[in-house]
Amino acid sequence: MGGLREALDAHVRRLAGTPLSALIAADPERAQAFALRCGPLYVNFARQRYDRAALDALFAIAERADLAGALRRLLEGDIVNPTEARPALHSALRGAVAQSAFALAARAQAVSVQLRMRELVQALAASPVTDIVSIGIGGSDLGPRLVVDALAQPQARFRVHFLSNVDGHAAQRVLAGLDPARTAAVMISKTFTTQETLLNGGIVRDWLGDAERMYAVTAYPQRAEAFGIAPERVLPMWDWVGGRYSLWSAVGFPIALALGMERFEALLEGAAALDAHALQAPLRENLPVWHALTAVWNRNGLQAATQAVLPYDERLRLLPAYLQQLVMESLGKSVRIDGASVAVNTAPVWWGGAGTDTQHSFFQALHQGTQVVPADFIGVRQAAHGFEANHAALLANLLAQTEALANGQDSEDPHRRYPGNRPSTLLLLDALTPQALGMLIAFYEHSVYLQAVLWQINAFDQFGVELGKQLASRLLPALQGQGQADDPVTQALLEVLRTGE
Ligand SMILES: O=P(O)(O)OC[C@H]1O[C@H](O)[C@H](O)[C@@H](O)[C@@H]1O
Repeated sequence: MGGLREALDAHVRRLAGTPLSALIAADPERAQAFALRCGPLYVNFARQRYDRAALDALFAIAERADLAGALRRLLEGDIVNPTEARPALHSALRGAVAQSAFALAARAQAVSVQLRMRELVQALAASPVTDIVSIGIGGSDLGPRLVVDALAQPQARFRVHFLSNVDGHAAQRVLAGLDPARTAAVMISKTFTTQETLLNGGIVRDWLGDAERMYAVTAYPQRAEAFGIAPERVLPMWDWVGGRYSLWSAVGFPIALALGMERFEALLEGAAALDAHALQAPLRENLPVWHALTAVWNRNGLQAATQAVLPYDERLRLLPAYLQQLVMESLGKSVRIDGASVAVNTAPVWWGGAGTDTQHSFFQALHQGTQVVPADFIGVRQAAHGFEANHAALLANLLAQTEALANGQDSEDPHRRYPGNRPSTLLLLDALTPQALGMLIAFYEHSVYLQAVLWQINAFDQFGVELGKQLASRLLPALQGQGQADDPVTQALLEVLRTGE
């Protein structure tokens, strides 16, 4: 997308002297005109630092980049991951929004695996098992962990625990207090070669006594069977689904166990509804398109180095960690699909935390720091706890923070002055249901993909995670006293680790 910076700079310069509060005052209809809704998901962009003329430029960029065609190609199963020559058909896991032969074939495979998931959930429900340990990392952990933490209910048939870190303290903490006789484990690994998952799987298999109550989700069933997991307890994955886009597949087995198959399917329905919206909505009414253009405006127009995501709902406290992988592993690239270096900045650092806790930790920097940090605030209109005063306070803080960041406040005392002019988007869910959460996650998946299209990078590979793993496997023998590290600093640190001196 050549000339992205140039296309934005004229508007950034034109608006440089007009604070957000003035933009808002100058356009009374803005709060309505810059808002979109898709079912239970409402998004308001009125506190972003652009005006209608800048938006016209952004949507012209969307037209030139053929974002509508890009979404069609994604959903139809075209090769949108060219460096690995693969489609990215996570949409086929949750519905048949596209009718291409490949998408329909993928959909059929997904449906047949969901039937097997249902059978396994029913079989486990009829067993003495009460606890499930889900063993996986990255895309094989963050999605299920987020959804289970958000939606699991205390009276559920199973308690699901997540084990990801190779640090033995994680396994120790997860297994403490569990009864091997009433526990089953699910090893989730697309490659079934991930060091952390294999090591943790070995700990859990030894702790269980055997692999009789172990299940696996992988694109390489034969590797799971070699680990000792019986074929009838292995659920398949496919290469046409990227790890960080895979919670809708059998990677969601822990979700189905924690929430029940019906609520897992409702999660899929919500995502499928957003897929249909993304495919059919005109660009100007298209939620992920508008969000992606706003991200590009903030990153390449305002040159913001980071982006905060601030869920004002305790049940979404893991959303920032989930989005960190989705965004930074998809968009953390500096080489375009054609092999040339990118001409503009790509992924900002995505970070965040749950409100209102965050107001008592990093909001000082958001209000008075030197960096402008665009923020996605996420609220849920209807609570599920019955503490009305708390919910009113939560929503009041949500609205107050977005207003204070936008408008600031002057003061004679420079230390008490709020510069304001800090942009944010407000996302509201009617209620935190499986459908709404599925829709929200799919919304971010499509926005990330569209940002990649605008930056001409590949959202679906992740070669950058390999070098560290290769070095670690080379250092293992040296840590165990055999051989030396090639790097002199590493060698010195090895000595300290080995001798404690
Ligand atoms: O599912 P696995 O093959 O075990 O991979 C687990 C994770 O490791 C990789 O290094 C990447 O960081 C992730 O994209 C992936 O989800």
